[in-house]
This record gives sequence, structure tokens and C-alpha cells, in this order.
Amino acid sequence: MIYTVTLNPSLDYITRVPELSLGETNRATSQLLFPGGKGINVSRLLSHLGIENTALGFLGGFTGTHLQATLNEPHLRQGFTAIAGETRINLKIKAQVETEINATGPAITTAELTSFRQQFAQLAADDLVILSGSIPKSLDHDIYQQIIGQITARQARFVIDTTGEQLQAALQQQPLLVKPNRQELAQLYQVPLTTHAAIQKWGHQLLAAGAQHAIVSLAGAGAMLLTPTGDYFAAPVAGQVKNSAGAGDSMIAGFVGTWLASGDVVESFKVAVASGTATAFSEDIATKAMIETIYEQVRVTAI
Ligand SMILES: Nc1ncnc2c1ncn2[C@@H]1O[C@H](COP(=O)(O)OP(=O)(O)OP(=O)(O)O)[C@@H](O)[C@H]1O
Ligand SMILES: O=P(O)(O)OC[C@@]1(O)O[C@H](CO)[C@@H](O)[C@@H]1O
Repeated sequence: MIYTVTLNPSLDYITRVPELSLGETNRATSQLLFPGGKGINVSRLLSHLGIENTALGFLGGFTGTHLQATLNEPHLRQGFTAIAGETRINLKIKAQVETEINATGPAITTAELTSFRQQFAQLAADDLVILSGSIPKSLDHDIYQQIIGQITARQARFVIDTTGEQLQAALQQQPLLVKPNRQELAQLYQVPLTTHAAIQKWGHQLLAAGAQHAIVSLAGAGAMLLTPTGDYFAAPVAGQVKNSAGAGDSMIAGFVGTWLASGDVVESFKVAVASGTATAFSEDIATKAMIETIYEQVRVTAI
């Protein structure tokens, strides 16, 4: 089974204004509300590809109830831990530029955390856990490390999408995949990444530190895959961006779902790029039909 972990889920409120004027009343032209949080996005994309998975994390309040009700996906089992606090609402403003305001999220009690962590004691060796997104303030800053300890103790595998110190620490536990974007990789190693050669060089540091595969996502400039046996570049697919939030999460889902089924890294990378691009070109997390259409346009070359 594939499990996703979203410690801090959200309802994503996406509003469009022709032009955002700070300090004034702005009138929206449209608004949408989606279940969100990085692990939940991964789960939804996996479900769209027909891949069974279980979404774990904390949900509470009227927002949590609404998220649960709208997270109605055929291949997604909900394994959330109920909490007393209220699931956050993240605001995404689409205007001249995209602006995001992500809320802090609710406090998690010790009892809620204990109940949540009990689930990892049941993992089997063929399970894979995808850990994504920010850590609620009330949890230990090294909570991912603690969960990874539980996962590896059961001989299960994991993928992690986090940044900075937490990413650095997780690398030592040999994640199947990490997927920093260009800025996250630059921050991790405190280097400017202005050329493909520099991205490839510093991307390899992720493998040297323990990752089995690394994708560096480059938004509108494509993506790079680093593996111990070869590196690959995917050129960007041209198209109209509608909502790029969740593009990175979709990439992770596309890679992991395909890799588990085939073990073929290049094919997994192609589906990852198609999935990320299809989500960037959609209002919501991409559909399978959209991913299949984009897939035909993905060009991957060995570098
Ligand atoms: N404007 C775009 N044009 C073409 N492809 C895009 C665009 N934006 C994203 N993509 C595709 O989606 C992938 C992931 O996007 P990105 O690098 O923005 O991830 P991210 O920073 O993790 O995003 P997020 O945090 O919003 O999910 C890219 O590598 C690319 O393949
Ligand atoms: O605040 P975090 O946990 O870092 O990110 C949360 C978030 O921005 O990530 C997803 C897109 O990747 C959105 O669905 C969600 O609102």
C-alpha cells in the first residue's frame, strides 16, 4: 500500500482578481475551494491514475469535515486522525502574479499524535510512505525523522518532500525519491543554480547524501532526474498555466506510482513530468486524461 502523510492539511481557497491592489477592496471574478495539503494532493493524483492509496494526517473542525466530504476519490482511502483543532484554510490569490498565504494550522495534542503514530507500527515491508508538507508548530521539528525511524524499522520505504535541515536529515535514511525545486536545492547547499551543469552537480549531492533518486523541478523550465546510473532532462511542455499549486506533488505521485508498477526510472520520470505539467495546466489536480495528453508531448534526453 502507498500511504501519504499530510501533517498540516488545508482547504485551498483559490480566488482570481484581475489586478490585486494592496490596501483596497478587491472584487474577485471567481473562487474555488479544494482539499489541499501536499500529501493529499499526492493521494488525489495517485487516485486519478487508478492507484490505491491511503491518506494519513490530522483533520478537525468544520474545515476538516468539509475536506473529508470533498475528498471523494475512488482509489483513496481516508485514514486521518481526528483532532480537536480546526484544519487551516490556505489562500491562493491569482492576479498579475500568484500570491499564497498559508495558515499556521491547528495545534496537535499528545494524545492525537500518539494515536496517529500507532498507524506506522502496522507497516509491512512492501509499503511505501510519502511524507509531504509543513509541520504544525505544536509538533517536534524533527517529527519527520521520528516517523522515518518507524517506517525504516518496519523495512518499509519512504519518499520525502521537505526542505532545509529536515531534508538533509532524511537523506541519510535513503529515501526512494526527493524532489526539491531549484530554489530549495540552492538553499540546501547555499549555492546559486543558474545553469543546468550546476543543477546536475548539486543534484548529485542529494544522491551522495543517501537519496536513491532525485528530481529537481524547474517549474516552467522543465525538470532534471538524477540517478546513480544516469541523469535526464525533461524539456518544458508549452501550454497555459492555470494553477501551478500542486504541480510538484503531482510529479511525486506520477513518479512513485509508475516506479512501483514498472521499476523503469525514465518512464517514471516521463509520467512525473506529464503529471506535474498537467496539474499546472489545470484548475485542480490533473485528471488521467489530461496527463495522458501531456505525456505524448514530454521529451526526455539523457544528459
Ligand atoms: N509554467 C509551467 N510550464 C510548464 N511546466 C510546468 C510549469 N510549471 C510547472 N510545470 C511542471 O511541473 C513540474 C513541477 O513544478 P514546480 O517546479 O513548480 O514544482 P514545485 O515548486 O514543487 O511546485 P508546487 O510547490 O507549486 O507544487 C515542473 O518540473 C514542470 O515539469
Ligand atoms: O504549508 P505547506 O504545507 O508547505 O504547503 C501547503 C500547500 O501550499 O501545498 C499544496 C501545494 O503543493 C497546497 O495544496 C497547500 O495549500
